[in-house]
Amino acid sequence: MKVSLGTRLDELAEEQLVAILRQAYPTGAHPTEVADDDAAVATIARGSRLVTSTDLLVEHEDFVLPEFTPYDVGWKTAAVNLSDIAAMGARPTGLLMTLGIPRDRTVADLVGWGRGVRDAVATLAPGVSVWGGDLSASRLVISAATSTGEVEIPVTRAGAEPGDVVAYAGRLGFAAAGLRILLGERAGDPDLRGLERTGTIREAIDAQLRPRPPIALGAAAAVAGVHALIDVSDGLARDGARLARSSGVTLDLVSGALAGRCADLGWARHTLNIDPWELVMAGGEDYGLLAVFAPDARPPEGFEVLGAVVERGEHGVLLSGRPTEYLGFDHFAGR
Ligand SMILES: Nc1ncnc2c1ncn2[C@@H]1O[C@H](COP(=O)(O)OP(=O)(O)OP(=O)(O)O)[C@@H](O)[C@H]1O
Ligand SMILES: Cc1ncc(C[n+]2csc(CCOP(=O)(O)O)c2C)c(N)n1
Ligand SMILES: [Mg+2]
Repeated sequence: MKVSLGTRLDELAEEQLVAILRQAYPTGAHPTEVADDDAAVATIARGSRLVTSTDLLVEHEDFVLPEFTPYDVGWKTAAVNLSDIAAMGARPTGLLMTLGIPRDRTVADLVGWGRGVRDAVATLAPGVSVWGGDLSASRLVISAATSTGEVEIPVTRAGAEPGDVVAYAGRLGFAAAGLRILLGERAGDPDLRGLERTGTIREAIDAQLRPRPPIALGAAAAVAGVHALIDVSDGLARDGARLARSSGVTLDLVSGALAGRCADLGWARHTLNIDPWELVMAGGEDYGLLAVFAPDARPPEGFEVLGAVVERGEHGVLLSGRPTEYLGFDHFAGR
């Protein structure tokens, strides 16, 4: 049978679908030694330790169709899984990619998803290979990955000490603003043309569809002697509190250090009827790296100092010495 981009997935055998996907994927510097078998096999550099993580994206819970194209879903699945490896101070090596997709979707959808994975890897973590994965027909689209990496000394969430410096690399609040635009949560019928012209809205939507976690900065922070790391998927307040709890400290963020980021999202107040501070402090899915360095360390370029570590108090995160009401995202609470 002649296969075209319009061929329905239920017209092909699973092996053919995997073969089509393989052509779309990246082939990086860390290939598996055994491909097309029951499991992948890879060698670990002497003195290194294996780091693995997994993250699942489910239609309606983590993305909406058709606002997300198959390409976007593939990109985001690869990006968020690479992000967790970087958050251990590690270098990513491999991805196992899993897709559940309705059987009436086409080869174009499958190829789009694979190319999204390829381009995310090429942009964020060149050298990473796809080691394998799984496919299933599914009524909802589900997209997941398992990521692997290597590190000599893993960086946990638990190493922050009072007197340390809190720094962050990446955007804050953009992906959450983009999600609200994609979900159509606009206040009244605001005139978006001005914002569209400046590219601001596009930037927020792109941040939601195709996040760009600073993958290389994880290992760079490790080299610079970082004390603790976490990637911010559920919002600065929530993930900051997680790091703080693991380390037994409190993070005191300086509101002046965040004010510029809020100003960048000032448009959200009238366009989305949301406080920019809520987006910056609690908006998830920007996948930046929150890092804690010794006071005399030199954070790698790309990190911006946001505050300081203080003795553990009642709250994990303070804003200029004061408790905040910002919560962040929880899957089962829905927000
Ligand atoms: N989405 C995918 N992306 C990349 N490789 C895939 C994907 N789906 C399957 N593969 C690879 O194709 C090969 C065969 O997959 P398959 O799921 O048939 O394995 P299997 O061991 O027979 O699975 P199971 O034990 O679940 O029946 C494996 O090497 C697997 O890693
Ligand atoms: C339809 C839809 N509803 C809600 C959201 C928001 N959302 C989903 S997962 C997540 C945090 C990171 O996930 P995890 O905690 O699994 O790493 C956030 C903020 C979305 N993107 N799409
Ligand atoms: Mg994480």
